Amino acid sequence: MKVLLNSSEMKACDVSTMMQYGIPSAVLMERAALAVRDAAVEHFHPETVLVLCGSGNNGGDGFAAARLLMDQGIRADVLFLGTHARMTEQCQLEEELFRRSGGQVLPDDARLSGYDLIIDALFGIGLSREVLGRYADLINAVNRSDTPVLSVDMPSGVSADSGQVLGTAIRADLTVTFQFEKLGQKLFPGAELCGRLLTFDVGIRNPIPSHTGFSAASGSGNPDQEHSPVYTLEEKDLPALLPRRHADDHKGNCGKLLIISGNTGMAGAAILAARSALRSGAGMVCVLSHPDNRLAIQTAVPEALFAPWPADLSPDSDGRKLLARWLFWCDAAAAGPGLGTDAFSLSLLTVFLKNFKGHVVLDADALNLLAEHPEILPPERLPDPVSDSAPETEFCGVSAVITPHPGEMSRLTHSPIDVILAGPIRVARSYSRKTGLTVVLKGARTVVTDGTDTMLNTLGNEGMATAGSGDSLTGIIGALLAQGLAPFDAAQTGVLLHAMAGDRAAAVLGTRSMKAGDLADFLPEVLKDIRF
Ligand SMILES: NC(=O)C1=CN([C@@H]2O[C@H](COP(=O)(O)OP(=O)(O)OC[C@H]3O[C@@H](n4cnc5c(N)ncnc54)[C@H](OP(=O)(O)O)[C@@H]3O)[C@@H](O)[C@H]2O)[C@@H](O)CC1
Ligand SMILES: Nc1ncnc2c1ncn2[C@@H]1O[C@H](COP(=O)(O)OP(=O)(O)O)[C@@H](O)[C@H]1O
Ligand SMILES: [K+]
Repeated sequence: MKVLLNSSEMKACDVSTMMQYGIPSAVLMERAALAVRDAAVEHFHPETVLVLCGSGNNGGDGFAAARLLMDQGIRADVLFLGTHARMTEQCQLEEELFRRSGGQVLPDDARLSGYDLIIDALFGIGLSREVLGRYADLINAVNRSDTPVLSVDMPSGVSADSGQVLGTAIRADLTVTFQFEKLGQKLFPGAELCGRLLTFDVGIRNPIPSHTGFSAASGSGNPDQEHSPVYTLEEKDLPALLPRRHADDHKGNCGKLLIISGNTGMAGAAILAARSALRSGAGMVCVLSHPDNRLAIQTAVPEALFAPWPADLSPDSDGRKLLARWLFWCDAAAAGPGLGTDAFSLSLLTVFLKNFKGHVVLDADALNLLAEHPEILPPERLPDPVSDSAPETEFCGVSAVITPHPGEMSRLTHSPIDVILAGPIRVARSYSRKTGLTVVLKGARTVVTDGTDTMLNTLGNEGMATAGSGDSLTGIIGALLAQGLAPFDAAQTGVLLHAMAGDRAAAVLGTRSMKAGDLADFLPEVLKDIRF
């Protein structure tokens, strides 16, 4: 895993490097500028460069890079667009050094044409508001020009915290960043606007001693920021995350998963989930589905057991007893894909949530039902402070994983979808804290969080934007829960496995032609060589 910082975490790293280790800001800036110069020369071979500088330290990097390019015989002009009175000390110093080296600062209406490369050093991690007026005009003019663009730290206009465009933003061919990647470089649309991203070591020390506790280092005091930083999921992390398998294992101890899925006409969702669960190592899978689906499911997945869901779930009915037997049988359960949202689906989900004691993953219609009827999720199993008596239900809120896509998350939180897309990490964290659930907020970037620890998946591809991909993920996470992984671990491992299978599928089939069922077929490509 790799850490992804927001702007205040990055600033805390800068400050601690300067304060704790005594490394002057000018040294860090010189190293940053050297990285920019080297990347410019190596990737664009320019003879003439226009550097756009703002008044902050991002502009300081720009002035310094321009000076270093001139030292190599490259013509580097600077277009300064900012307020002299608000220039940082470091930026002023670098402007002075640039001028003393014979550099030319052009008027802010200078032409952009005639250069081999534009270096964008207007705003970096200090972007604090919407880009308007002459700044927006300049950014739009750069985007209209044919000249390649190298952005310093962030494409100007992209928020380092969210990847959102604040007004307008540079579309870069290459972005050079320093020490740690920023969230805004990985979240969309920022990820795309960065172009290629290169990270250089400039000597900034990381004050984060472990996986948790950044807030203590930054001392924000804001409960909304009291969490550890975000980490990426990486392919190399997979072996350590996977459940172990032993030579003397048998099907009964490798995880028994119950999949509650597939209303009439929705057998496909159950099939996709069951096939992915079996490919993820589950010892046994049983699909509890509408009786109409028996033939389809048993033909498509002969390895899975089939249980027709009972029509009558009233207390003491045979149907209730049958459901209770399957709930007793399984180690974990997955519910929701193709479940439907009719009255029967609601009562099935309600009885299931009330009576099941193991770990669950909830997806699709289970989440739509939950959004309409939040009361069906029993409260967390907390000891009663007064009587210390056992709670009424055994269901523990923290033992469930939910896997909403942004539309489902919008229904769950009653927030507009734009709000979810603009701040997926904040939304997922806050919902997780409120409910005690492990949240997997899916998308081109998937967030996995238990409210404290947060992982961002940057793997996978657009070929997975096809109906049924989510059902496959539900099966994978369910299988991992059944094999004994804790909810957060099952969620992060499942998301990683799913994305890696998607990348293997895309490599062979292409992103246009791959379909959800291919994800299960490519799971062995990911898993077969991993030693236990
Ligand atoms: N510290 C270090 O050790 C190192 C830091 N490094 C570099 O420093 C960068 C961070 O520098 P930073 O903190 O000075 O912020 P920065 O990105 O220049 O932006 C602030 C300026 O933008 C302005 N501004 C903001 N929004 C605006 C808007 N919408 N529209 C108009 N203006 C707007 C804002 O104006 P103000 O709010 O003051 O009016 C202020 O002038 C970082 O990304 C990296 O490149 C490297 O050298 C490595 C070592
Ligand atoms: N562009 C993309 N890049 C990476 N992963 C993607 C992309 N689009 C979709 N996915 C993944 O595919 C899955 C789609 O799930 P979902 O939206 O629930 O689909 P469905 O409901 O059709 O099964 C999620 O795991 C999501 O992260
Ligand atoms: K920039």
